[in-house]
Amino acid sequence: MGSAAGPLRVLVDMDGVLADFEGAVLRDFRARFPGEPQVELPARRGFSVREQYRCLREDLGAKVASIYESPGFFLGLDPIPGALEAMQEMIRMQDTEVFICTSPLRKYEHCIVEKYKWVEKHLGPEFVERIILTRDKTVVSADLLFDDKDTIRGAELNPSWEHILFTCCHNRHIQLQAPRRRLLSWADDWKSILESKRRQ
Ligand SMILES: O=c1ccn([C@@H]2O[C@H](COP(=O)(O)O)[C@@H](O)[C@H]2O)c(=O)[nH]1
Ligand SMILES: [Mg+2]
Repeated sequence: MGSAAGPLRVLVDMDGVLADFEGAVLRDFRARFPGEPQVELPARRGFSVREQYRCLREDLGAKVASIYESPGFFLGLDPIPGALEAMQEMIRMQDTEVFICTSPLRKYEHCIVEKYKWVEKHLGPEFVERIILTRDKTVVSADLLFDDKDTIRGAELNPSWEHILFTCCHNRHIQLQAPRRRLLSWADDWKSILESKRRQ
C-alpha cells in the first residue's frame, strides 16, 4: 500500500489499546468481590479474562463477566497512556485515514452506547464518525490494525491489514514469529510502523 494506492488506512482497537479494560476489570472485581481470589495483571494470560478466572474456580468466570457487563463499566475506562495524543496526531497526518475498530460484547446493552460515549468524551465527535463496530475485523479493509488480541480470526482468511500486536498484560509473554510486529506502548515508535507500511 502507500500513497500511490491512496491514503494509508489504519484501524485502532479500543479495549486494551485506547481504553484500559484490564485495569478496570481488576479494580472493579476487587471492589465488588473483596474476598475472592483475583488474577493480578502480571499473571494475566490469554485474551479472555473470563476464561482465566473460570480456570481459577468455575464460578469466578461469571463473576468477572458481571463486572464488564455492568452499566458504567465501559464509559468509566481510563485511557491507555499516550493513546489520546497519538490518535489526535494520527488523524492529522497527511495521507492517513484512522478508524477505531472495536468488537462489542455479545451482551451489548451497555457496551455499545458506552463505547460511543467514551470516544466522544475522550477523543471528540470527529472520532465518533470513525467508529467501526464489528465482531469480525477480518472483513474490514485497511493497511494496519493495532490490536491487543494475539489471534484475530474471522470469515476472511487473508485480511488486507497487517496486525500489529499492541502489548497488553495478557499478551506480553507471547513470542511473535517473524514477520509479525508489536507496538510496546504508545510511547513506542508507531509513526515508523506507519511509514514502513507506506513504503511497501
Ligand atoms: O474476557 C474477555 C475479554 C474481553 N471481552 C470483550 O471482547 C471485546 C474486545 O474487543 P476488542 O475490539 O477485541 O478489543 C470487548 O467487548 C471486551 O469487553 C470479553 O468478552 N471477554
Ligand atoms: Mg482489544
